[in-house]
Amino acid sequence: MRLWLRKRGTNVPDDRSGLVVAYWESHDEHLLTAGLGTIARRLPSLVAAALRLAWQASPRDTAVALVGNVAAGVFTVLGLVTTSEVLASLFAAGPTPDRVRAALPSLLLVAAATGLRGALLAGSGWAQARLKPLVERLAETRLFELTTRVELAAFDDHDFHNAMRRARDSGVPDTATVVETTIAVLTGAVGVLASAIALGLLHPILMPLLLVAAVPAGWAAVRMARLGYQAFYRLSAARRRKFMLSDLMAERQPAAEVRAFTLRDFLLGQYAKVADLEQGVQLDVARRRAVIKAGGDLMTGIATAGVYVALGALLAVGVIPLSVAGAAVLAIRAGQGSLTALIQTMNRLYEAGLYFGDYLAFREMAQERIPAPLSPPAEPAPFRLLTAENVTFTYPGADRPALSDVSVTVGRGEVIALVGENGSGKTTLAKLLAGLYRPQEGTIRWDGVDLGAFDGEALRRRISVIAQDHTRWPLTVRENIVMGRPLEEDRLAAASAAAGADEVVARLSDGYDALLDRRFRGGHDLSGGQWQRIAVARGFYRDAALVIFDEPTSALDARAEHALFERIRGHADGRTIVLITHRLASVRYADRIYVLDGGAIAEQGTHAELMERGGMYADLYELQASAFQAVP
Ligand SMILES: Nc1ncnc2c1ncn2[C@@H]1O[C@H](COP(=O)(O)OP(=O)(O)OP(=O)(O)O)[C@@H](O)[C@H]1O
Repeated sequence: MRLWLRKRGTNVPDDRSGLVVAYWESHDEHLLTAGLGTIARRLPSLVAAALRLAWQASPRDTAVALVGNVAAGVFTVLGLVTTSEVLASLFAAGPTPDRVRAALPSLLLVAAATGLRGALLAGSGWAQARLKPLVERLAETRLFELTTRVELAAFDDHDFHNAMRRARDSGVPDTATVVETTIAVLTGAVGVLASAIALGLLHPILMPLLLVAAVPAGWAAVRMARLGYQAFYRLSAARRRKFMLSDLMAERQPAAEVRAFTLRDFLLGQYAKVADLEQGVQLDVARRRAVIKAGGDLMTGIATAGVYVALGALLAVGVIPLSVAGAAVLAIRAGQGSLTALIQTMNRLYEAGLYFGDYLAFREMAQERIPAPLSPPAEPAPFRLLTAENVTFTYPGADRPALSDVSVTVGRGEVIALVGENGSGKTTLAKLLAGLYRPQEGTIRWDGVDLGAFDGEALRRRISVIAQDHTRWPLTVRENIVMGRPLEEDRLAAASAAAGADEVVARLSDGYDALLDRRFRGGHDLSGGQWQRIAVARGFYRDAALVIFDEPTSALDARAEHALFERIRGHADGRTIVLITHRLASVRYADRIYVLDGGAIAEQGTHAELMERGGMYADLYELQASAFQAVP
């Protein structure tokens, strides 16, 4: 049974019915209806894929787990068959001490078989325990190797995004479950087979009795599993609401508003409603489970009675001796247990297998979305000219292009400004220039070479992007600025000073070692402007020829903003700058200003040229300037 509270995340709209299906619930409906036949048909391919992965994670542990289980089955057969010999000696005629003495060799054999079986199962269990974290790690590493390489546009694609969430949240943990349950299914199958072989060796006529005895228990196991899915399915909407409410009541971010708007009683009331519903369903399931269990036990009792009657009849007509009948009872009991376990684990394997299938499918999907550079990829040299030529770009799933037929030129050492109203396409153009997105039409050229020809990583080492929605990395200040590059203390100090981050560091008791995440003990949090200074320092730290600043001062105070623009105006130590900002006073000194409007270049030129032209830029500039004029 799936862990009830494991899955959480965003929801995706289903078809036109308007229903909303959470991405992790995509298989729940199918699980309700899949019969044992479907399950059995799908299992071989699942088992093969799981074992392949386990083998790649650790051939030795996989071999030990498998061989240990099969060998344990051999000793089960030996133990059961030898038991009949023990019983034959004990039930023979003669004085009791003689009978016990006669039974001793077989008894020792039974003890040895049981001991060896236990040792093999323990060894196999140990190998399985080692295998689990190895498989999880391998599955996760392979996933993250892909998610960090796929083109950025894939993250804007709903289908890709949902497939990725499913693979990450369900696929990875279920990969280990598939391996684990594959071995458990094997254990169950070996157990059933061992009992059947033991019965066959005792007397072929006994084999059908195993079936009679095991069917009711198997039926109950299937029904119970199905009931679990039904309850899970019925509760899916309630569960999602509960996740949402628990985040609202116990997360740091909404905590202030929960208090400011006195939302406590409202949220607790909502929670109580959902919890009541969940409790009702759980009690209903518990009642129905009890009924099924009682029914299963009753039928097992009747079947067991039938088996005893049959054994009695076989004894009466002399087909089998008493010792064989005694050993048969033990074999049938063992077989019953193994079959129940087998059916339960088959169900679990099938369920986990569906999510494992998602994981494999996502890996294939992601592989196709890794940009392929030329072979061998070109190495970008420090550029002289970066150009966008008639570039058109539409975000995945969007119905209108974010950029249409845009051409810009960025010369080495220039400061280029992109301005325009919200949504005009400035950030999109900057991301295209940085090679983060690829245009559907037109070309971005780095000294005449299409950006697509370069190795993505090598290209991005030449470009530094300080994004508008920069990430607040939950790392130390130093790591936030150095960000995986080799540490150079002088460069760190210079980048911090340039961004005003040195003032932030000076206020922190741990300085550069301060951890910027309050969720950890001793962690710090920063104000929006302080975070922005850290982000700008990160941009300066990289030894990049081109620095793209996207709204670098939106959260800065007036002094910090002035200092940063002064630095940019001085070409930031000889680098090429692409600056996006709404503060038009700060772009007056740019070598060239591009004004975007509705995804197209509306105007371009220096500040003086654009003011003289009296178009959109001049209007916006005068509007901003008028706000600063003295009011009498
Ligand atoms: N990831 C995305 N997926 C789909 N559409 C997007 C995405 N990002 C931006 N857009 C759309 O593309 C257009 C251009 O957005 P962009 O972020 O480039 O504008 P901008 O000029 O930088 O705006 P702002 O001044 O508000 O930062 C907008 O219509 C926006 O809604």
